Amino acid sequence: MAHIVLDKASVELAVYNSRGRALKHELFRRTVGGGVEDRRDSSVQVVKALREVSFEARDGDRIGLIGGNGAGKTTLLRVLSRVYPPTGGRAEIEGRVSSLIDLSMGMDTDATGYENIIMRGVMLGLHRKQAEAITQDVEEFSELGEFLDLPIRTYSSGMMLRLAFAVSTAVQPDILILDEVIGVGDAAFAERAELRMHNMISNANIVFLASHSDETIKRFCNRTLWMKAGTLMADGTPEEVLAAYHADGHHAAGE
Ligand SMILES: Nc1ncnc2c1ncn2[C@@H]1O[C@H](COP(=O)(O)OP(=O)(O)OP(=O)(O)O)[C@@H](O)[C@H]1O
Repeated sequence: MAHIVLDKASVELAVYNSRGRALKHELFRRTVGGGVEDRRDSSVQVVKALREVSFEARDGDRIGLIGGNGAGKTTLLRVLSRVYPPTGGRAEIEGRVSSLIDLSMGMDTDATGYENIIMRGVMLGLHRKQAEAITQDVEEFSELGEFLDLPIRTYSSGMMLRLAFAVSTAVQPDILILDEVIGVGDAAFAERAELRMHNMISNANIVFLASHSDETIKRFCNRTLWMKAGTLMADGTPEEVLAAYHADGHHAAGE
């Protein structure tokens, strides 16, 4: 069973010494959706990336997250992944969470592929023995062969992604967090990756998927949240929320 309650959850991020040029600052303030607060008395700015977001999620929810650039989607996914604790309000998350955003987070470039499998497995909440048990699956799925004995700094970016994806998807989570559909490597690997992801989506109790594509949201989700400037604007079926989002002047990707 999985259960999530966000009660007026807010996230404020401090940005230091970023007010270099007034014009640049003004430009960014106007173009991005996040609320950048100007504190003239110091070199610290505070970005209100999430503003009092409240909702509840239960088993069976397949939740699409929509919103423009800088709306707070990734920040919300990081709260749900327990990467960011809310700076205000409350976030209660029950269940094993796997996040496919920040895929290579926690990877050590000086450690070998095998060592990284164990470390990442432990980060995903496994005991060491359980982490060792996923090694064979990762070996088979990543097809990295003897490269797994080498430090991962010697890998190409495609090889890194194969390893990170194989490890992150080796454990079935209760709550699965995805950011767009990730392009992973060459066509043959991408096909296997998609199949593995679909299985994970079907077996997870709760899924969150941030996407700029209406088609993806309609295909995978039975509920949609719309974020704008850190605020939750709407929570409902994909059809109603996408309609409200487009009525607000946003165009579907590709239009
Ligand atoms: N590490 C950080 N430090 C400071 N500000 C940040 C950080 N991460 C995000 N922000 C700010 O928080 C706000 C929300 O960003 P977020 O990445 O959550 O948006 P998003 O909806 O995922 O956007 P996109 O669709 O472009 O990925 C933005 O104003 C962004 O500039």
